[in-house]
Amino acid sequence: MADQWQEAYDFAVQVARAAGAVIRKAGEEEIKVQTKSCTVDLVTKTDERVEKIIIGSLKEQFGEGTHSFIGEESVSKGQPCILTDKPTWIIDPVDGTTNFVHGFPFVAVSIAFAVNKEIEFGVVYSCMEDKMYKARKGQGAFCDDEPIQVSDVKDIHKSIIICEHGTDRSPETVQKIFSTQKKILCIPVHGLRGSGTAATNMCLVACGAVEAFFEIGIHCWDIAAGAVIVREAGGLLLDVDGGPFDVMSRRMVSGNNMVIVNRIIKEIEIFDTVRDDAPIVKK
Ligand SMILES: O=P(O)(O)O[C@H]1[C@H](O)[C@@H](O)[C@@H](O)[C@@H](O)[C@@H]1O
Ligand SMILES: [Mg+2]
Repeated sequence: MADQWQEAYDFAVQVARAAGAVIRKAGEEEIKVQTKSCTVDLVTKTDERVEKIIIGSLKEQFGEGTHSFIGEESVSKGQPCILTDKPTWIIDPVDGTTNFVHGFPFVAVSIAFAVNKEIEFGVVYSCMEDKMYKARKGQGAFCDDEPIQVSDVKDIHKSIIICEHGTDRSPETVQKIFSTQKKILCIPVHGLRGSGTAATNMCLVACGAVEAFFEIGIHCWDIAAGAVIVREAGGLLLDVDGGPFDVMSRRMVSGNNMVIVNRIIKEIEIFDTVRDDAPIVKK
C-alpha cells in the first residue's frame, strides 16, 4: 500500500525549516513582548505569525477541513485542544519563546502529526543551531539526516538530567520543583541542565547528550514531536508517577532506559496541573 504519510512527513520538514528562517530573521529586529497566563509566560508577534504560516502552508498542501490543528497560539486564543482520531497537526511555532526574546540561542519549531491519537511523526527544528531533528514511527530518529540514538548510560551517578522551571512561580510549586532538583542533584548525578525549550530537551535525550528530561507543566505542543523522536531513538516516555505517557496530561519523563527513568521518578514531587484537553471553564 502506498505510504500515505511520507509526503506529509517530508513537507513538515520543509515547513519547519522555512519557519525557522522567519524566526531567525525576526530575532534580528526589535521584539515586542506580550504575556499570556502570567508575567513570565511570554508571547511575541513572531509566535503568532509563524503559527499562521505553518498552519496556512499545511492547509494549502492538504486542504481545508481534512486535517485538524492544535497550535499553541490558536489554543491560547480559545481554539479547542482536543486530540481526536482525525489526522491532527500539533504545533509549537516557537518553543523557547523566552529564549527567543532574550537572544538565548535555543529556539525550536516543533511540528507533530497524529492519526487515531497515535503520533505518526515529529519534526523539531532547532533554528538557532540549524539542527533538524525528525522521526517517523518505526523508521528511526535523525538529526540532519544522520541516525541518532539515546545514551547507553545505566548508572544514574554518571548521568546528566534536564529539568525546567516552567512558568508557575507560586511558592508552593517552586518549592516542589527545587526540592525535586535538590534530591536529584544530591544522588549525585553529573549535572542538571535545561535548554529552556522542551522540544530541544527531548532531542538532547534522543541524541544521547543527556540521559533524561522531565517536566510538569509543559503542553502537548511542546512534547508531541519530541516524544516520537525519543522513542525512535531507543528511549522511552512515562508519566511522572510511572504510569503510561499521555501527551495531553501536561507532565512526562523522557529517558534513555527504564533504570534511569524509574530512578528519576522516585524523586519527583508531583504538583497538580490542568490537562490540555480539560473542558474550558467559562469565567
Ligand atoms: O517557550 P514555550 O513554548 O512557552 O515553552 C517552554 C516554556 O515556556 C518553558 O517554561 C519550559 O516549560 C519549556 O520546557 C517549554 O518548552
Ligand atoms: Mg512553545
